Amino acid sequence: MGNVAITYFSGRGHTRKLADKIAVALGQEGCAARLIDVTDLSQTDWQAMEAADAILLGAPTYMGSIAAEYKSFMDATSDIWSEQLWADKLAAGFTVATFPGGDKLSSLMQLNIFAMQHGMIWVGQDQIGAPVNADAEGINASGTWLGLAATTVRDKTLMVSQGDLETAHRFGQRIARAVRRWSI
Ligand SMILES: Cc1cc2nc3c(=O)[nH]c(=O)nc-3n(C[C@H](O)[C@H](O)[C@H](O)COP(=O)(O)O)c2cc1C
Repeated sequence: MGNVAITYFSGRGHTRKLADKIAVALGQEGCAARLIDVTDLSQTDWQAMEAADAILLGAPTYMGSIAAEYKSFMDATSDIWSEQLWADKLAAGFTVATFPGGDKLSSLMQLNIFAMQHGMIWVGQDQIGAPVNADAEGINASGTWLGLAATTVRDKTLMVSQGDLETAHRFGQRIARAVRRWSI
């Protein structure tokens, strides 16, 4: 069991698609996942974050950094930071961009530093895809280990590649494993 708050901003739905995929994986692993759109925060959302074992941080990469809407949310947590109310919670980050590189690492680094400022425990990516593992075609295709980094595809029913969707699923499974271990 465990509670996970999945915070996100999504301009056109790509980040939300990853958030949904992670939430489903968490649910299958017995974790209660709450999706939180940071542009529409309620008091209940803030309480859910306060009660969560893990807070996931999801934002698209815009102009080589996280989208401004998500940064506004980060800045709004400064009172929480000053009291370190999120200290020792698990944290993990995910982002998406159009280009395979797309400067997504910059976004994940921002999210990571944010979590470190809050005294949180960072969970990164553990998936080794092709070309190292020949049977893992499309998994962690961007070769990024700081977090989940996906790339858009033109197929709007998918939004990101099948491999990225599967990577998001495995990312959710990893968070669930970490929550189980950290909750002992
Ligand atoms: C203002 C803006 C800036 C962007 N900057 C980048 C960028 O630096 N690198 C990149 O690869 N894609 C960039 N993109 C593309 C987005 O990252 C991509 O469309 C992403 O899927 C958007 O996710 P969302 O639908 O959750 O908002 C940008 C898009 C916008 C609207």
